[in-house]
Amino acid sequence: MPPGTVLAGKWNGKRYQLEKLLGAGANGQVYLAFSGRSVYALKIGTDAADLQAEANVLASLDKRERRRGRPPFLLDVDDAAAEGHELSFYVMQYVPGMSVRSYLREHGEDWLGVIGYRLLRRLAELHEAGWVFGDVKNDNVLVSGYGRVALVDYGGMTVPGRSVRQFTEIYDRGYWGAGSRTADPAYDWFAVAVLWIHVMDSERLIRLTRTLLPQNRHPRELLELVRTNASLRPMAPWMERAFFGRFSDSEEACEAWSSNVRQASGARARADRGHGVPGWMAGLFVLSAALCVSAAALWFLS
Ligand SMILES: Nc1ncnc2c1ncn2[C@@H]1O[C@H](COP(=O)(O)OP(=O)(O)OP(=O)(O)O)[C@@H](O)[C@H]1O
Repeated sequence: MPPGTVLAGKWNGKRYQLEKLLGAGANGQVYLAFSGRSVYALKIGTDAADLQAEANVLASLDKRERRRGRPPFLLDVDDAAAEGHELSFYVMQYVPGMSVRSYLREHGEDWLGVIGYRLLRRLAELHEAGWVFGDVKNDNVLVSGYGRVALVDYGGMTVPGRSVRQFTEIYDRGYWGAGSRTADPAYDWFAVAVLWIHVMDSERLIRLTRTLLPQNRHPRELLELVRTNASLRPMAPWMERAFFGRFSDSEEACEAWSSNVRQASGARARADRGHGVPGWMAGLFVLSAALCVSAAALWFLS
């Protein structure tokens, strides 16, 4: 749709001017759109029934989250005529930000701890609300400001016990022979662990998917990538539990993440001190590390 196109909602009567394409995928296109002076994200579906199902999931999630005082994410659902045919769309809050990988490139790998924790917290909220997100991947985790995390694309949301329908192969537990495609919180933990490999070491991950015979796909191959990457290795204990679904629930996955991050930063501080760094500098480092840990703790709690 060219920028400037106006969609006039047939049933609810609201008009939206499309500003630019934010992203396109298998299920449709998402545009930045204006209605009056307000800015929104507007999704035009490839298939009206799939789009309706996605909107229904969002509506039911909004209903649950209203109790926590969250503003609704889904704002309008309608049809419009454009370019000579009818199309279906829904309108949601615009989530500013960039993908996790872009954020870490711009702001530094040290953000992994905070972003990882916040992502797990958001997933824990969804799990508690009775959903599995299903399609955790780099493009669907948007980060803004000081590591604020938001999920987009709720088309993969699945009720536990049902089969996840919308997923991305390299993030999929079934693809790696690590379990079924039946939705459970562990399905999301697994995808989070793959996300970090994809973000920090995408070349080796993609090469692995190209060279590994399907019968040899196994989570231990992913773990090997983690253990042989200097930035990921410190998080190997958490990753291993995520690959094998070894958390009792999502709360435990969050707690284990923050304790692994604390251990990793402690080990890094000790290693840096042991490398002939002058005492005063090491002291400063310890002080700044302590400040970072307290800042991170504040973020965790916010
Ligand atoms: N509410 C939003 N605010 C800002 N950007 C968004 C929003 N929703 C989606 N996007 C952007 O649009 C992209 C595509 O949207 P979405 O993932 O919903 O489409 P899709 O057809 O389901 O894609 P896929 O096939 O990758 O799952 C997202 O990756 C994200 O970058």
